[in-house]
Amino acid sequence: MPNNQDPCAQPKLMHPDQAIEQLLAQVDATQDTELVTLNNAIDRVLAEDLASSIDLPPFDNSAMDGFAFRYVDLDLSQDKTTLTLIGSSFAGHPFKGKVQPNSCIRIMTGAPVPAGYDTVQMQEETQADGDSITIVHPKKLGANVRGRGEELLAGTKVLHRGVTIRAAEMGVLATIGINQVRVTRKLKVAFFSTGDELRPVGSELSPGQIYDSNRYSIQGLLSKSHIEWIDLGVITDDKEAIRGAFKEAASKADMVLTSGGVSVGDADYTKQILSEEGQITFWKLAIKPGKPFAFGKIDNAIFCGLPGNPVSSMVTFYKLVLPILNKMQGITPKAPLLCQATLQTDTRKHPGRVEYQRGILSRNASGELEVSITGGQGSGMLTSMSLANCFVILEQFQGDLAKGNTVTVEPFNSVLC
Ligand SMILES: Nc1nc2c(c(=O)[nH]1)N[C@H]1C(S)=C(S)[C@@H](COP(=O)(O)OP(=O)(O)OC[C@H]3O[C@@H](n4cnc5c(N)ncnc54)[C@H](O)[C@@H]3O)O[C@H]1N2
Ligand code: MOO
Repeated sequence: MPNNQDPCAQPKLMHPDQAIEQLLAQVDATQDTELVTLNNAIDRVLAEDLASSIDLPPFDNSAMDGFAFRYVDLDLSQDKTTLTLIGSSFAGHPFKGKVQPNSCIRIMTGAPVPAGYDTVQMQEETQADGDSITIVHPKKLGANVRGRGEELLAGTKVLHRGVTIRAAEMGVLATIGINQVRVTRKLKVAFFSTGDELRPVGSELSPGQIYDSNRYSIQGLLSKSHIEWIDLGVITDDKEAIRGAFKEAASKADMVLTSGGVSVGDADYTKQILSEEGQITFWKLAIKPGKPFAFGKIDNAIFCGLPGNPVSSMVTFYKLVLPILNKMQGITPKAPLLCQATLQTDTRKHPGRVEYQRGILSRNASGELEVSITGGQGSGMLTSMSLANCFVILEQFQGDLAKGNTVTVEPFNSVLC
């Protein structure tokens, strides 16, 4: 092994991209769906394609406050034409009269443009003298009219199955008159930490003990992923306690998630219990942080075992568990939006594993993207995550990188932000 090789990068580590593919092949999307009212649809995953039953907009309407008229009535040999005011159209109160030659009506933004009129001029380009309205000619026929169906026609698919309903989709659903939607069932994840050194926050630490932070970062990640969670606490290194926790978690949730005890040796009970009660595979991934990862099944639940190191547990959740949960919820996968930025710090990197270093991405005064590494990058240094707004992805066989090099950056998505 060359001197600068990552000491943890044993041969045959699996590239994370290959691991994600293999893990995803082992989980299925839930087929359970439910109807929710629009008020309760935010962040839920649409379980059906939805078409609009109406044209959008549903009628010709004005884009401006002004006057509607027939373009044919304009005397185009002049700059302006004077027309006679015969009525008005307000939003919610259409013009009920009869369109006549050389006439116009007062019209407000969003109000129906009556059949017969075809063009609107904004108020600021007109002069009123009693019922005589002089109109500075607009550039073209149809100016300032939002035509029926110009956004989409009835029958067009508007939202697709697998979409997460955000604020914009809430509005789109309301626009097409839908007040309840079929969504996939919310998933439940039960999680616990393992490790005799772990103490819950609020208790005193004895020598050799640390506070359990992973349960809180995991709780945050699950909440931001819109997953229901059950916190089963810290389970001590006791075979029957671990068995009990696994059985309870699997009976209550779609996924059992643990942190700790997945590197060599430590996971004896987890391994033994899961091979008695279910199945488990220990993965060694070419990713830093997050090399050891466990995956399996217990009863009807999927099991994911995150490494105990706090940054490793967050990174493996983000890179491996989140795509699994997304697939289980029926979310259409989306590739992360990567960008290139200039490195602002000399960066240490051993060839051997893909590294997800934590960075701060910003724009300099010239508008170019720059990224700095957030100090120490140890797998236990959670402040490196909390200071960051992105991952700096350093490829598997990359070595040290000097300031000024261009690197690939993955801005944190909504689950990490
Ligand atoms: N001989 C080897 N040792 C280790 C290897 C290896 O390949 N060979 N891999 C290293 C890597 S990489 C990682 S990552 C860790 C993962 O270890 P475990 O998943 O077995 O985790 P633990 O040993 O239980 O804990 C590691 C570390 O994290 C702290 N920890 C654990 N749980 C929590 C928690 N809930 N909150 C806060 N901190 C936690 C724990 O105290 C340890 O310091 O293994 C390396 N070792
Ligand atoms: O790669 Mo482990 O995940 O050092 O922290």
